[in-house]
Amino acid sequence: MIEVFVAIGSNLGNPVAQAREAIAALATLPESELLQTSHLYGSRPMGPADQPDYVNAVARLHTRLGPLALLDELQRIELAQGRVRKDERWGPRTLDLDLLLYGDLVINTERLIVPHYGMKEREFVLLPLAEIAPSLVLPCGTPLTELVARCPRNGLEILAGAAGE
Ligand SMILES: Nc1ncnc2c1ncn2[C@@H]1O[C@H](COP(=O)(O)OP(=O)(O)OP(=O)(O)O)[C@@H](O)[C@H]1O
Ligand SMILES: Nc1nc2c(c(=O)[nH]1)N=C(CO)CN2
Repeated sequence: MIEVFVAIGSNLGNPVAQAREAIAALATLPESELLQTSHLYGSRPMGPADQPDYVNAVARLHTRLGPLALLDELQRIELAQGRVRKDERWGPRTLDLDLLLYGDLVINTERLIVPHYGMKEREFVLLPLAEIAPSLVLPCGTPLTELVARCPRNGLEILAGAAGE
């Protein structure tokens, strides 16, 4: 089993419910086990400011799926939750699932870049990730704590538990 981390983001159509639905879907992935989920965080939009705030979280799984098979599954969940692909960069969406880390693998293909190219600068990824994996070291050798220490919070706040508690 490979340890993987998946980022969850939503800012349309009841984002808290979308995030929880996505977590429930991750728990049913084939050849995989959902191990842990961060709290749900409220975050200010990165990109165009004229869009609702986001709900973000990070999940930790074990999987036997290969990286592309896992990406297929993540995109299937996005579509099942009404994701419509638009041209606007960083525009609003019902659900975004990004593969942050796939064990220590480094992947640079047209369809998949791992570690996710934006994760080192995004407070809405780093803080939830640090909540569930505080001693994580990235494949490049950088400790997560170092990235968290230099990352502005931009108003990021814990909103709720992942399961509605
Ligand atoms: N690590 C990754 N996780 C998810 N998708 C990825 C990854 N690396 C590359 N991609 C590719 O990125 C494409 C576009 O993804 P998407 O539209 O969700 O981008 P975005 O969420 O708007 O922006 P960003 O990638 O900056 O978060 C996907 O079709 C997928 O093939
Ligand atoms: N706060 C926040 N902003 C975003 C997010 C996100 O998940 N959280 N996702 C985006 C598209 O990838 C664009 N902007």
